[in-house]
Amino acid sequence: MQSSAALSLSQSAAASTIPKSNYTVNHSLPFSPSKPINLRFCGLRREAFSGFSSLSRSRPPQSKIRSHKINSPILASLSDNGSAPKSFDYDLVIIGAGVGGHGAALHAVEKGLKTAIIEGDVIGGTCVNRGCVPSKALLAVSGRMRELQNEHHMKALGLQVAAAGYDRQGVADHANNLATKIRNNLTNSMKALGVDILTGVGSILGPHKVQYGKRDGSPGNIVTAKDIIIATGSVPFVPKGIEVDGKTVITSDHALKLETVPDWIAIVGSGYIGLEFSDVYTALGSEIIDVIDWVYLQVTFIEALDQLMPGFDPEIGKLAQRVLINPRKIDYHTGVFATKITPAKNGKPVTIELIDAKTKEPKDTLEVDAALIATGRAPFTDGLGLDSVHVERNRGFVPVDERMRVLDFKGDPVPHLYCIGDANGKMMLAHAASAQGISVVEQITGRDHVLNHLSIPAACFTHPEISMVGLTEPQAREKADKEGFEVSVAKTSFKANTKALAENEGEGIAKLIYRPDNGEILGVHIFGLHAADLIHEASNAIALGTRIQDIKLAVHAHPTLSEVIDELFKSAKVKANASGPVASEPVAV
Ligand SMILES: Cc1cc2nc3c(=O)[nH]c(=O)nc-3n(C[C@H](O)[C@H](O)[C@H](O)COP(=O)(O)OP(=O)(O)OC[C@H]3O[C@@H](n4cnc5c(N)ncnc54)[C@H](O)[C@@H]3O)c2cc1C
Ligand SMILES: NC(=O)c1ccc[n+]([C@@H]2O[C@H](COP(=O)([O-])OP(=O)(O)OC[C@H]3O[C@@H](n4cnc5c(N)ncnc54)[C@H](O)[C@@H]3O)[C@@H](O)[C@H]2O)c1
Repeated sequence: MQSSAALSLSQSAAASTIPKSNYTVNHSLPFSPSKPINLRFCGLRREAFSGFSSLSRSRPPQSKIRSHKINSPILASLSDNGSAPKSFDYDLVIIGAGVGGHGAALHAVEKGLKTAIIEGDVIGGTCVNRGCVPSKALLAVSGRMRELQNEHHMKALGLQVAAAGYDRQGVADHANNLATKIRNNLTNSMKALGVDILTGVGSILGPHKVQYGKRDGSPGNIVTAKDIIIATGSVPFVPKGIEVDGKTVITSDHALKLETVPDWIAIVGSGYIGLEFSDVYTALGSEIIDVIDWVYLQVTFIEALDQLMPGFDPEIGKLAQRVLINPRKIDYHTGVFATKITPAKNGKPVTIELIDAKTKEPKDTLEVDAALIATGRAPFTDGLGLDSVHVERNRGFVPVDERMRVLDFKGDPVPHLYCIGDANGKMMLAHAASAQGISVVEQITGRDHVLNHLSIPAACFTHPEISMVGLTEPQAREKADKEGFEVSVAKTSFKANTKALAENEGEGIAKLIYRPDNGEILGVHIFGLHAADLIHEASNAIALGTRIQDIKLAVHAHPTLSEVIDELFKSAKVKANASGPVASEPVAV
């Protein structure tokens, strides 16, 4: 079930919004769970896991693993007949040390659990090494470049700046150094708290048993644990027909290294990654102007759905298009699939064949300098040994219930086995992965906990930023029709906010979707300066079940951007007699 804008963005490309027929046969991961990952489409994963040869080819069949004679002393705690051991090496073993695994590990030691984490590559996973962290470093630079290059803006502030420039390698180093720093922080935090970091590729041998070692099938070490969390994350999803060479046809894994800033790049997919990289490329891109004053394009979006940014609230999406797309050197093709993309070779440019998303008729062929494939992410779950616990994956995602308990092929929870983060596909965001991990630890230490995914915020770090929590307006209206309640919408503008105007950044709105009968907050969407920071008042309110009639009495410092949200809650028209608990309980997804 897609429960929020963030969720619909996260799984949309790889799972639900794109007709499956476009992704059959060649790309094995998302829709043919039993087949191995096609490494050609996995960008840096091949390099990242060098040392373990290939991802699934080398995973031995379960029967082979079981027949290994393993001499590890750790085996003393395994019972001879293959059934669950009576005592365990650890209370908790986590497979995958990304942000999800890290969040779970830290919370587990806080709760007094003896904890180990198994990592097959580098600590920090996607977010730290190939995702949130380096991308935000690039966006920090693009934001400053954009501001410094905006003469009108500078003049309005009374500032004079000589031509702004940048050193590409310096920017790339900033991103890489930040990733290294955060990775070290994560590693040190786990070591300091006594989490055992076990190096190797983990797989499940059966209830309570995990093997870790090389991917080449040689016998690994076995550890036992009372509870096991799978937190193996995701890799870039590349539709079939698209050939990634890592130089001219790239995924985010490559783009984050900023080895080049192409003059003209096609970005396939206008979700989070596409949008954030369009911000980077248009701020760092060339300023070529030819003799007839024709400004060259820097970015061409290719989007399968009918509008750009299909995962956002439509009204916010329209405003974002007016500010983030139209005035920049960006054009776009919507309602088309990129079916074949061929890297540049022998002086020929990258070619992109487009077909109409509905009729499947050929539509156009583009020739560009480079193409970034930003069509979603695929779960990284091959070779995990899930068959040993009778689990069938769903397009590669590990099926879980609302408590992140892994479900077997009959739909029943597998005792003591959980899956968090991108690998379960509920909400492909770093903080969601971590929150799910904490939720699991709460449960295994005796406190039942269901995470309300509708309270998890999401943000796109463009300039200005976009943020959201809860339902979009169409989602809220659909729910209201089904459940029979009224929906109201309130809006405030950044144009009326003193702090935003002082910064000369008055472009933006905040939108509240709510129930006028009881004051329940259904969704909040913000487009404007520091939207990513502003969303938390709303997400905390949803998480705690706070109603508008209560939160509107809260006091905000003046002058701050937070007053945009204060105004938003104050402008909502909740019925005078609204009282009592929020009528509809938070929905866990
Ligand atoms: C370009 C980009 C930008 C992003 N920006 C943001 C952002 O700004 N905010 C945000 O919230 N999210 C962002 N995301 C999404 C975020 O990175 C992911 O949601 C998050 O990393 C998921 O965390 P995870 O712990 O589930 O998986 P991962 O971070 O992918 O970690 C999984 C780990 O498991 C390891 N592993 C896999 N299989 C095995 C195995 N069998 N044995 C041992 N180890 C294994 C992997 O090596 C990896 O280290 C971004 C993603 C990308 C690609
Ligand atoms: N700031 C953040 O929080 C942040 C930043 C980057 C990435 N992420 C996470 O990473 C994940 C992946 O991001 P993403 O942008 O790749 O995915 P996405 O799901 O956000 O967007 C993918 C887009 O590609 C389109 N698409 C798919 N196949 C296509 C094709 N063949 N031709 C044309 N268009 C096609 C889809 O319609 C969709 O709009 C997301 O789930 C997101 O949660 C988060």
